Amino acid sequence: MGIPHFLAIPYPIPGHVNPLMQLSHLLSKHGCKITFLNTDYIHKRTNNNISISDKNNLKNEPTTINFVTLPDGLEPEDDRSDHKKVIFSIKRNMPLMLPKVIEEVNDLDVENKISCIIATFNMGWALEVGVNLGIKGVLLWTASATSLACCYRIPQLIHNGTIDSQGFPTKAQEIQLSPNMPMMNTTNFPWRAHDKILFDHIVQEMSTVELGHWWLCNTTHNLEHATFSISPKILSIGPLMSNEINNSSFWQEDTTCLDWLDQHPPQSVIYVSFGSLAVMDQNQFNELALGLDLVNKPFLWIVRPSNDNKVNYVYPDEFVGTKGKIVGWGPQKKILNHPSVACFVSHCGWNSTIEGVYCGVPFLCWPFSGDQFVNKSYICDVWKVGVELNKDENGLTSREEIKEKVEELLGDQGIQERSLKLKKLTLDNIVEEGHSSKNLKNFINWAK
Ligand SMILES: O=c1ccn([C@@H]2O[C@H](COP(=O)(O)OP(=O)(O)O[C@H]3O[C@H](CO)[C@@H](O)[C@H](O)[C@H]3O)[C@@H](O)[C@H]2O)c(=O)[nH]1
Repeated sequence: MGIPHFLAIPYPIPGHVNPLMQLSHLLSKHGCKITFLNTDYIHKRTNNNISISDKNNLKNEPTTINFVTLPDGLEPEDDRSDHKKVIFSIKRNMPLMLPKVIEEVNDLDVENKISCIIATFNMGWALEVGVNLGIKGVLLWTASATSLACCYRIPQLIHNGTIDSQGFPTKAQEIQLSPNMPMMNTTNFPWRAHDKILFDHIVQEMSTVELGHWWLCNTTHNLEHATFSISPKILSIGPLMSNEINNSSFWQEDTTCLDWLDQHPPQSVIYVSFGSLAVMDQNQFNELALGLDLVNKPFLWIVRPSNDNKVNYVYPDEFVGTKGKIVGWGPQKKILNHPSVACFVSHCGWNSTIEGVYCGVPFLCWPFSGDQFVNKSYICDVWKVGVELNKDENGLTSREEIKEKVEELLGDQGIQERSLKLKKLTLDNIVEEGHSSKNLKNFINWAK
């Protein structure tokens, strides 16, 4: 048996590239060889964002991660926040080019040819290419196992009339996907954007990813224990929280916020971040800014630049902001792990969810789209480590709501205690004999 050589292929957004990069680092530490395939566009973008000190460090570090790239088929000026465009362009172009890349990589190291493909969702075509070349494959699912279970169950949900063929719930109701799983509302299914073309894509992609022998999930047994019975393919390997240099950041990280956090007492700072995709309108932005002013606590707020790096938002005239620090992009895991952070105002993307849980930080949930509503239900109703921010009759989360909920959250001793307990249970998965550690070892042995 040789060393497993993995070809890692993420869909080109941070929510997929980051966890696959972390898994790659972990596999590399276990002696595996990794070839990481980014689109040209993303490779250029993430490479520009490695800080000078990290670049120097990278040179000294022996790494078994080798990078290769392929074009996504779009023009440089095309809008890559249009996911339909990106998904279909990739599906049209990359499958034809992948065999050549594999051949070239294998020619460079004939002793250790690519033995397994790890693709994230939307990149299931890579598993098909692998099957044709006799290379085995797995899916890395980057959202919760419960979201995966929802997608896996689409055919049954259509069959039993819970949703129609376009993914719309036939009525709002509480259902259980399988016995022992928490009740979930049919309006919270992760494909809630209700786009027929994207829904059909999900259905097709779910049948393609059946080619993956395992569906690796960045989750843990304690967080979603009842979900694993949905399919024997689901394997928890999380939380993926490697401390390696972040060589996959889409924006330059502003690390001055860590020094700023150092100057604040323990559990005093409200951390506000909505991941890499969520966009709010200017009215909502104003309410958030003024809400943070109203709260009697310092805040660290990530106001992400748009993809073309032009600032989108205008701060309202009344905004004071002197209690806070605003940065464009920060080292989120280090921020969440900082003792000064008291709570996390989050859009509940899965990576943010698992990072917050790992750090034992209570949540103020502000879901925007997709799987974030399912995640919010787990945070507030299942694990009970957060509260939800509600919207008023105009569809806005008001400044008063923000102030009230921050105070409610920080005054809730039960939530603080449960967050720390959940942290411990979650970390137990990655100790030597922990559930996720064992799963990872078994997976590597399978890949040999
Ligand atoms: O200043 C920041 C802000 C965020 N992050 C990182 O960016 C990632 C954000 O990921 P996530 O919280 O999952 O949010 P999205 O970027 O919105 O992720 C998309 O992909 C996820 C995984 O599939 C889904 O759960 C989300 O709903 C979807 O929007 C996390 O690792 C954060 O640590 C930083 O490094 N610095």
